Amino acid sequence: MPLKAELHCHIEGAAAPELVIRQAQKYGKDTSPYIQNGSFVWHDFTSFLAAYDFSADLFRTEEDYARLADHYLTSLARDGAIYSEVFTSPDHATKAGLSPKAYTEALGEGMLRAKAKTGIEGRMIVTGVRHVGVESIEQAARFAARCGNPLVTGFGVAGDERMGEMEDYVRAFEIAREAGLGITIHAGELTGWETVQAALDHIRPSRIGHGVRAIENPDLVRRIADEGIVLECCPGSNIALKVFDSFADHPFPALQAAGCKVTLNSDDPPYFWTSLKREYDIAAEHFAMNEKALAAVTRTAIEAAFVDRKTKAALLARLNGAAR
Ligand SMILES: Nc1ncnc2[nH]cnc12
Ligand SMILES: [Zn+2]
Repeated sequence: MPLKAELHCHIEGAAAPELVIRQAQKYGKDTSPYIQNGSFVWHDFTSFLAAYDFSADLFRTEEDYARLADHYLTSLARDGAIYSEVFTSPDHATKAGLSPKAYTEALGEGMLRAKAKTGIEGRMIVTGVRHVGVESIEQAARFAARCGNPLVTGFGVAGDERMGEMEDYVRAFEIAREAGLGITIHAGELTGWETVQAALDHIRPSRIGHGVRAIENPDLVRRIADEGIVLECCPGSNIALKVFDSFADHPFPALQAAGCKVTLNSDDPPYFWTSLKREYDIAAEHFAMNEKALAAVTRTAIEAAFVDRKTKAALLARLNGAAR
């Protein structure tokens, strides 16, 4: 089994339906509009977000979040992952009644529990949500910059790309950059190559969440390759959300062939009927990647990780040891 690393997974979106049902029982909520036959139900990005927000609202206490992070990272480690970055969302926590600080510390506690059991190293990327608004995104950046949790190493923006403009988020990202946080932003998933270009022009991230629709503009693909921008690709998510019709139409191989740095990620695994392991399996089956090529993807992810140099070196040593 190839060693794996994940850079792009929304922690609220990693809650399995069984876990969400358990939380719903705890808080007396009916899951039937959003979970049927043990599977999340949605039919487009808007209804996906509705199911996502409903489920996120069922994680309300520190122990709920600690268990969620522990559960997810432990399952990742069992699938061969040695490193995990998760997107966290202070907006969702606040809505569920928990302060951003308590929420972040609880997730960190869950990550440390998973590490103690499995050795998996975890970090958090605090995210603002586009459809909540610019002010909340700046608030998330200010929180990320001053929270002082050593596991918070990045800042990002997710949510509905069809709302807002990249220019709107410049201030938030400047706050995060000044605090020394790694920078990533969702672009080129629901909207075309133009948002990827705008992200590079205005936000100057080292990584782009998705970014796959850059394929629509060869000059932009060349720029991504030349500037060494890392793409957090999530093929299973893209097919589930019908960004592309099939894996045969997915641009992962073309982007890689053009010299772009690509990684494999699960995004919101149970919503898209995937897992990090399945993403590696998809790459093997549909993108003709052998074990060596998959190990190279893991290496790209670790090299692009928002983690201190010493930890990065230890992770790379583990990967090199496994390759021998
Ligand atoms: N795939 C996705 N795109 C944008 N925002 C998200 N938030 C959770 N999942 C997301
Ligand atoms: Zn995402």
